[in-house]
Order: sequence, then structure tokens, then C-alpha cells
Amino acid sequence: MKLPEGFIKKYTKLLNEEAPAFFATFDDPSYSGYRINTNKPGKLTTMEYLENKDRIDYCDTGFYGQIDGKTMDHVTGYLYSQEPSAMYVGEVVDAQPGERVLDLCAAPGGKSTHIINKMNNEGILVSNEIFGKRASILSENIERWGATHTVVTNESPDKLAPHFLQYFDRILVDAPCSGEGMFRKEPTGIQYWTEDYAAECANRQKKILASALEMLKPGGTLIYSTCTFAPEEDEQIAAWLLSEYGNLAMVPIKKYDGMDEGQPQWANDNPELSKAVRLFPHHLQGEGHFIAKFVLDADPAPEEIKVKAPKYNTMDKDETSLFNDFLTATGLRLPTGDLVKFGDNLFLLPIGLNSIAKVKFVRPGLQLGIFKKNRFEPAHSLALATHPDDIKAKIEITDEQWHHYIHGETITIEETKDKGWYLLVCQGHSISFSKLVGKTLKNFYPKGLRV
Ligand SMILES: C[S@@+](CC[C@H](N)C(=O)[O-])C[C@H]1O[C@@H](n2cnc3c(N)ncnc32)[C@H](O)[C@@H]1O
Repeated sequence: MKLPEGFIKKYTKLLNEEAPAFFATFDDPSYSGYRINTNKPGKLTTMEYLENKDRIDYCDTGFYGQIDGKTMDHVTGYLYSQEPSAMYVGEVVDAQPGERVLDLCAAPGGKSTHIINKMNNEGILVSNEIFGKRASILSENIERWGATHTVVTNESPDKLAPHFLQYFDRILVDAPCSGEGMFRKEPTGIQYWTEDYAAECANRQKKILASALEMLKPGGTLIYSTCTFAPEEDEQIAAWLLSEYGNLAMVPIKKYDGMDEGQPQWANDNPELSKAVRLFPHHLQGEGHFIAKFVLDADPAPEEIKVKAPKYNTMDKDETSLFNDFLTATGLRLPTGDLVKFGDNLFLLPIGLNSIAKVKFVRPGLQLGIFKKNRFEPAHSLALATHPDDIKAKIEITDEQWHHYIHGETITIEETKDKGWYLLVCQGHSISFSKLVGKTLKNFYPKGLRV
């Protein structure tokens, strides 16, 4: 791979005798990996993945290898394709069930899907992305993952901050960066490299982190990560955080085999910086990453921030009875949450969420369905978030029927059953809601997802 002259000069100086081994990795293939979704039930249809491929020692849901995006495991949200080093970020975040967590730069959703599993769908995850198109992709991935407590917002960090002052227990800033660690995975990134690019990225990161800190509770945890080797970002940003915010302290991050400490000499020699972790491709099987973890002083206690009670639309009498009829007929057990309407759509919002009425959101929670003339139609996201054990009205379909269904076809069944909504289940995977009329299961698979 042809690397820019300036890049070679810079890292020859920084890495000294290690530089040749570092540069040699740019001619090796990049590593691929995937994580499994611990919130989804049943045996993976592609269990051989788990048996044949190497486990990643620092992520117990992570494996080396490539997955096919067209398999049932993938389309029903059992697997997420993620570069192995990136998996350590979700581990370091270490989100806990019941917490309020913010993933501030979240698209396409690798870290958010990991955080959802760590939280076991309990608490509140706000997954934010500044760019609209990327926020939509993020939302699709969150939906596929079957998240029930996750909100997807589409704001710049400074616009999000006033709505969530001192609100979060944990914030991840997986920052937009110069991306040097991904050059061999995405070689087109090299064309943006200039001697000044890392400094430009660092300035942007400072603004993002300043907004993040407005949203962090006293005693809360901030995780800053990048996929670049550039010390102008990485250690120098961590050093900037420590000097700018006297109430922040670094938390040591465990170093597994092949992981390196942060390099204080690449910033202001503050020995604290060695608590960060660097992942170098010449030391482990993954791409380049940097992660630093901080805790905000718990003293003083959080200010009493008065947030106006959310003013959301709820269902009217007719809608309430349509929705209750659906729950009774299907025997569906819903996760806990607040039932809120946006337009004709019904959503389940995580309990305790600040008003997001004024925030630009893509997904205000789990979409349950839509009210159409005198009927309630369940959403695809509800199917993906429903465990087959939590619903009585379900119909098992075969692999072959699944293939027909995801192509947009109807399915004919042999037995006689009541007319109405059923969750289609294939090999333990929740596939879709379908309406049975006579012996025909009508196709409600979203057109945009059909293959
Ligand atoms: C490293 S990527 C995030 C990857 C994501 N966390 C994941 O694991 O899938 C950084 C994200 O920051 C977003 N971004 C770019 N400029 C930004 C800004 N000024 N403020 C906040 N986010 C920004 C990018 O659109 C991108 O989605």
C-alpha cells in the first residue's frame, strides 16, 4: 500500500525500531470479526461460526471471521459484523443494566449494539448521529438488534446537550477522527491524509467532548475512542481533557495480550496517559484503535435540573381499545415503557426519558405499530424485539417458507387457525408479524428489506 511520505516520516520518528513492523502491516489483509446478540433467543442457525472460528479473548461475544449479510442470523439481528479492535471499545464502556447511557457519535451502530447487550435492554440508551442518512442506517441496525430501550436521535452534540444536562451515567464519544487505523480496511481514507488533518480532527473532537461533558452526571464515566494512531488526537486529546477539566480523572484500562499503554511522551508527559490503551496492528489481530476512560468527580452532587414533564400524545379511547384487542388476541407480553404516539404511530419509550419532543429523533423508542382506519398494524421492529416465548400467537415456518417470505411472497398453511396477527418464527428466530386470512399468511415484510 502506498502511504504518504509525511505519514512514513511521522511514524518512523514516533515508533523508532518498531516502525518497519508497523509499516509492513499495511500490506497485510485487514481482520474481520462479528459479535453475537446475547439478547436474542435460541440456537444460531449458523452455529458452525461459533465452533470453527477463533474467539476474541477480550470480548466474550466476539469472533474472528466474516459473516454473510444475507443469512437469517444476520437479517434477524443475531450477528453484527464488526472489526475486532472496535469490539474492545464496547467492553471498556462496560455499560450496566438500568443506567442512562449516551453513544454520541453512534452510526452505523457497532458500539451501540454492543452497549444494548451489556445493558440487557434495561435502562436508557440514547444513540445519536449528526448526519441524517447515517442516523437512518443506525436506526435500522438498532431495530434489527431488537432493542427495546434505545432512542435514536439526529443532532449535533451542542444541540443535544441542553436537553440532557448532567443526565447520563456513561457517555461514549467514538469520535470522528483521521482514521489512520482503518487505512488497510478502507484504503480510500488515505487520500484525506495531510500533515494538518489530525489537528483539524482534534479541534472538532474538543467541541464534541465539551458538549459530552455538559451531559455527564457528576460521578459519571466518559469514554473517548478513535481509530487513528495520531497523537494529536488520542493522547493529546486525553491530556487536554485532564488539563481543561480538573474534575476528570483517568481510569486504568485492562491491557490484554498485544495491547499497549497510552504514550505520555507523545503528549505532555503526564504519566496518567499510560492508563489509556492503544491497539496496534503489528501487536495484535485487529486494526488501529485508541481508548481512554475518565470518571467525573462525584462532588458536587448533581444540580437539581428541572426538566418539564414530557408532553406526549397518548392513545385516545378507540385506539386504546384497538391496541388492547391486539395484545389480548396475540397474548403478547410487552417490555416495560411509556406508550406514546407520534402521528399515527405508537412507540414504547424507555421509562424516565427526558422529553425528546424538541430533539430531532429518528426513533423515539421501540415502534410498536401504526393505527390505520379502525385497526392496529404491528411494526416490523416489534417482531424483531419480541422473544417467541413472550407471545402466544405464533406460527413456525420452514427455512424454505422464510426464503419465500423475505422475497415478498405469501405463505399457505395447512391447519385451520383464527384469523388475525401471528408472529412468524423460523428456527427460534422472530421473523415478522403476518396476518392470517383463511389459510394465507399475508406478507408484511418491509419492502425496503426484501431480497
Ligand atoms: C467513528 S464513527 C462512529 C462509529 C460508531 N460508533 C460505530 O461503532 O458504529 C464517528 C461518527 O461521528 C460522526 N460525526 C462526524 N462529525 C461529527 C461531529 N461534528 N459531531 C458529532 N459526530 C460527528 C460521523 O458521522 C460518524 O458516524
